[in-house]
Amino acid sequence: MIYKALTIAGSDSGGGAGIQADIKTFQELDVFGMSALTAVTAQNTKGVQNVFPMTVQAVKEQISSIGDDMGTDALKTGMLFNADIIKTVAEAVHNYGWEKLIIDPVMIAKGGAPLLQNEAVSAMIQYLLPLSYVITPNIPEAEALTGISISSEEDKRKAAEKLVKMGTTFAVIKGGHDQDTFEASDLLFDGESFTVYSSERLPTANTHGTGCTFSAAMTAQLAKGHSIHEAVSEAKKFIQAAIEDDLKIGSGHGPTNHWAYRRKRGMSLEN
Ligand SMILES: Nc1ncnc2c1ncn2[C@@H]1O[C@H](COP(=O)(O)OP(=O)(O)OP(=O)(O)O)[C@@H](O)[C@H]1O
Ligand SMILES: Cc1ncc(CO)c(N)n1
Repeated sequence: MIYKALTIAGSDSGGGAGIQADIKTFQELDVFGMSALTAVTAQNTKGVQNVFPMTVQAVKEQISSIGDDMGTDALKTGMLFNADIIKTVAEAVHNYGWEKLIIDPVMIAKGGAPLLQNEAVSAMIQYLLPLSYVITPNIPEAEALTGISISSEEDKRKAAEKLVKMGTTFAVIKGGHDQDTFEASDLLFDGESFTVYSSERLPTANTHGTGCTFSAAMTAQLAKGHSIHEAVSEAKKFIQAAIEDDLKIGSGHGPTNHWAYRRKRGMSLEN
C-alpha cells in the first residue's frame, strides 16, 4: 500500500523548515510527499531575508492538480501567509472532503520574521480551524489563537480545551518555547483526556524547523492510518532524534537532521 501526504506551506531555501522539512520527513517515514507552495522565502540559519508570496490562483491550482488526480491520505498546512490563501485552502479542503487536516499554525520564524499577517489569524480561526483534525501550535501561537496567556501546565490544558471547542478534533500544544529547562513536553487533548509527551530538552541552538518536522511526522503517521496517540508519540521520537543528531550547518539556528530517526531505528533493529 502506498500512502500519500500533501503539504501546503512555504519554501525554506535553507532546507530546514517549510516544504523542504515536510517532504524530507514524509520520505523518511515511507509516505509519498506532495506539495502546494504558498510562498517562497529567501531564508538561511540566520533568518528570513525575504518573502515572496504566491498568488491565490497559484495556490488553488496546485491543490486542484493534486486533488483532481492523485488524492491524499492526509494533509498539513504550514506557512499560509495571508487571509486570502487561508480561505482558498479551506475551500479546497472542504470541496475535496479531506478529513485528516493537520494545521501547524506557523506565525513567526525563530528569528522573529512574520510568516503570517496579523489580520490572517482570525481567518484561520474562522475558516480553517473548524475543518481540522489536529492543530499543533507552539505556546505563542496557542496564545494568539485562544487569547489565553500561557505560563503553566493548567494554562496549556485550558488552551487545548478551547481549541477543541473552537472546532478542531485534537489539539497538541508544543512545549519547545516553555520555560522548563530540563524537559520539552507536548500536551495532547483528545476531547476527553490529556496526555503529555515528554523528552529531555536538548541544549542546542540547532532547532530551526522543529515545529514543521514534528507536524510533518504526525501527518505521515496519520496518513498511514495510525491513531492520534501513536502519531504524536512517533513524531516526538522523530524530532528528538533529529535535534539530538544535529548537523551543525550554518552560523545561526541550524536545521535538524531528518535522517537521524531512520538511522537510530536501523541501529536498534540490528542489535
Ligand atoms: N531543545 C529541545 N529539545 C528537545 N525537544 C525540543 C527542543 N525544542 C523543541 N523541541 C520539540 O520540538 C517540537 C517542536 O516544538 P516547538 O515548540 O519548538 O515548535 P515551533 O516553535 O513550532 O518550531 P519552529 O517554528 O522552529 O518550526 C516539539 O515536539 C518540542 O517538544
Ligand atoms: C517557510 C517556513 N515555514 C515555516 C517556518 C517555521 O519554522 C519557517 N522558518 N519557514
